[in-house]
Amino acid sequence: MAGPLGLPPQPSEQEFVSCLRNGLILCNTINKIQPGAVPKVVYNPSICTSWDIQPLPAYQHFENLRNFLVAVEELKLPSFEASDLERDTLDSGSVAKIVDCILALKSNHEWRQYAMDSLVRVLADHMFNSKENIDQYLLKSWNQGEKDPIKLFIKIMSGSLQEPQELRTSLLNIGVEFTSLQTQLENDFAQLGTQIRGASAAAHRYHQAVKENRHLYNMLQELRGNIRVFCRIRPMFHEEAKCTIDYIGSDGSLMVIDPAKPQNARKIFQFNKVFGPTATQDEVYRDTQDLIRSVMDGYNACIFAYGQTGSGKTHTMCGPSNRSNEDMGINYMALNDLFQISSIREDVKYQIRVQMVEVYNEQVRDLLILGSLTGLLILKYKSTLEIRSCSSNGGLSLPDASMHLVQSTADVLDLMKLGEKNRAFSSTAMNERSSRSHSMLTVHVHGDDISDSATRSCLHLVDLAGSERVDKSETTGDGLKEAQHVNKSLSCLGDVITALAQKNPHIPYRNSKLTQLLQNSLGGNAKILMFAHVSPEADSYGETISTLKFAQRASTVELGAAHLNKESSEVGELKEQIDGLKKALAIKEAEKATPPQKMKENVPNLDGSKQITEQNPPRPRRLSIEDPAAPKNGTVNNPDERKMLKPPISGLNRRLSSDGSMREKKRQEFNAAVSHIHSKFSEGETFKENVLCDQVEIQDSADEKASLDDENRRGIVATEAFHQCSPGTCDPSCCSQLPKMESGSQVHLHQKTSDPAAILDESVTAPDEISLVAKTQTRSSGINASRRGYHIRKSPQSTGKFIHGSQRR
Ligand SMILES: Nc1ncnc2c1ncn2[C@@H]1O[C@H](COP(=O)(O)OP(=O)(O)OP(=O)(O)O)[C@@H](O)[C@H]1O
Repeated sequence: MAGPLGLPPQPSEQEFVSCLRNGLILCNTINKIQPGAVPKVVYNPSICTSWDIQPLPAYQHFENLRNFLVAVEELKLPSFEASDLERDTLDSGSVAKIVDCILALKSNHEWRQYAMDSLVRVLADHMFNSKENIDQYLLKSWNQGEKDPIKLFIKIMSGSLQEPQELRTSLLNIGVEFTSLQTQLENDFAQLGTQIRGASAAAHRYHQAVKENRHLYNMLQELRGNIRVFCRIRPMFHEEAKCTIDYIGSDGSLMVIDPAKPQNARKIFQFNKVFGPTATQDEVYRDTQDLIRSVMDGYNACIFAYGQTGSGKTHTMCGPSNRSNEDMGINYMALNDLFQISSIREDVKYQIRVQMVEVYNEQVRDLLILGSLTGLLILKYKSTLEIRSCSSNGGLSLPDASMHLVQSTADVLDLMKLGEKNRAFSSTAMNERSSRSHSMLTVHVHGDDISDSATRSCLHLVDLAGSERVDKSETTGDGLKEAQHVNKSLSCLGDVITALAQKNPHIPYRNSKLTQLLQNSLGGNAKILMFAHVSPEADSYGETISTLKFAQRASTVELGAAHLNKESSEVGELKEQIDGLKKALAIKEAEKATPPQKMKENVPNLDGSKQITEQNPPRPRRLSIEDPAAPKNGTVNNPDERKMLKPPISGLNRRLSSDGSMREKKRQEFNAAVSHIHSKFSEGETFKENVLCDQVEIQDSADEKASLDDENRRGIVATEAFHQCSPGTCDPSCCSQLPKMESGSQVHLHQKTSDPAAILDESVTAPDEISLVAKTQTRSSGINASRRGYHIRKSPQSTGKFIHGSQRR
């Protein structure tokens, strides 16, 4: 390592030590092992040709030796003392130290050599394996047996020295490419931004257009009228039977004839549409469909089927009992459509839930109670549901009826099957499978829109029970009771329709469960579609006319614009809060008002329904002309009240009774009609069931109107209603001028006025309602009855209508 030392081949220890004494060999050696270990080696080149001949001056010895020993210390190798080299006579211990140090230097050198070799080998292997930075030349030399790692490493390193330049060039290229890519990307982003802005503006415009479209669509519906009436005629059961349908016009007109009396004039009715016996379920539904879309837009709708027993109501609403997919009724098809619309409208998330109830014998029952009715379920099924005011209960009139979330038409089918299974049916002479209850399938639709507003609407699908003449249906016992309840509730429905048609301030919704349930819809909050069903057979002529008249009257009802039940989610939450606060307040007030021991009995009715009943006790039916608020002396001071009691007089009527001589004749006719009524009352209950299609039309006479107007001007005329009372409770002087009633009669027509010369002045067009308004003259001198005129047109069926409806009539 240090080159030739000028020592003999077998030097003595003394010779060896003296050769090391000036420190030059030691310093050079350690510098070979660790380059720079002794930064400055002192030597004299001129004299230093041979280690032993020309010794260095002492200070040089000392400095080299000291530097060497410091370097040995740093390398953590065994060391010795400088004095060990100075001694002339070396003892074995000091020589051993020097030798140990030299051997340690040797081993260190060898170890470093070995480590370097290994490192180079590993590097070379790695580079070779990865085939990177090894040019063909290197590979070739390797393959040709140049296995000296150092040489190879040096070659590699020298090769790599050229690489940074190449790398720098490629880096520059990459930088340029990157910049251009960045620019490209920025351009692309800018373009994308423009496109997104354009798309969002288009989406906004689209939503506006959809909104506008829905608005216009619903406006169109309003223009068509929020109550629409369709008539459907069932096919004849027997081809050879005589038919009452004479002509069906495509414009919705229908002409019927009485085959028993072909000489009689044909009757013409006008509806929005008439479906003949060949119309399919699909055709019928197609004209119903637009109503369903309105429900999805947030409007309430009500579709109900009306008609005599066996005329096809259940067929239209549910389909036949052994139905296939094509025969499905409106209920199924409507729900199917609701699902389809909800899947198309991606901007609104809809939730559809259904309830199904029936009104059976004036009790509301849940039809969707699951299969096996056991334990509590039986109790619940049997217990009747309470109808609540809709303002509380989140708009639910039957909060206790089970509510079912439906997500597919299959769910709907299952529920409908269950409902039909639970519904009351039985066989009558008129229909093998006759519904003995009104069924109501209510679909609640809740839509959450992307603009954070929500719609809540409901669709009532009502299959009414059929009106029936118990003599024809041959029902007795329970069946008779069912029929009576059905007839009564239909009569109440008729009253409501009449009151609505006449725009009466009081609509008698509370007279039956059916009308209570339909109150929200009929009260102008919904779009209504009525299907009037007709059996075409000749022996149903009476019922057909009655149904058609009812339907025609319904079509004259002017409902206000249906409300759009849409609100922002905030408004919804606030409403809920208000409901909660109202309930809390009601409880607090009830607690304050009620002594603690009575609290239990008077638990406040949170929905307010009871309070309403108490505040507004059901008013007597209009047959007995009611006005409990009217002053006893028979005068009505409020002109509005007078207007209310006295319906407008038609021009036709005016023309009819211009002749004063007719008045007396009319009075006689009226007396005859009332006597007829009395005799019919005495025949008892059965009669009431047999007079469904009877009618009385008592028409106003224009000349009487003229005379009344005249008297009104003079301020002496007042209007008073008839009222009804039990025999024995009325003042005989009040009714002395009326025809005497037979003993045992349940109902007593009684005029409240003290003036005996009451004149009837009211036209009644309702088949099941009669309003008799008495025009009373209160002149103290009395009145000549002949001055009053009334016109009664009485048909053979007329009298029954007079009493059709409630028992109180
Ligand atoms: N348009 C029609 N096409 C074919 N069959 C019909 C049609 N309408 C009714 N029917 C059939 O007439 C019969 C009586 O119909 P449905 O039971 O629907 O009458 P309904 O008015 O509901 O009677 P109810 O009031 O007694 O329940 C059923 O067998 C029914 O399938």
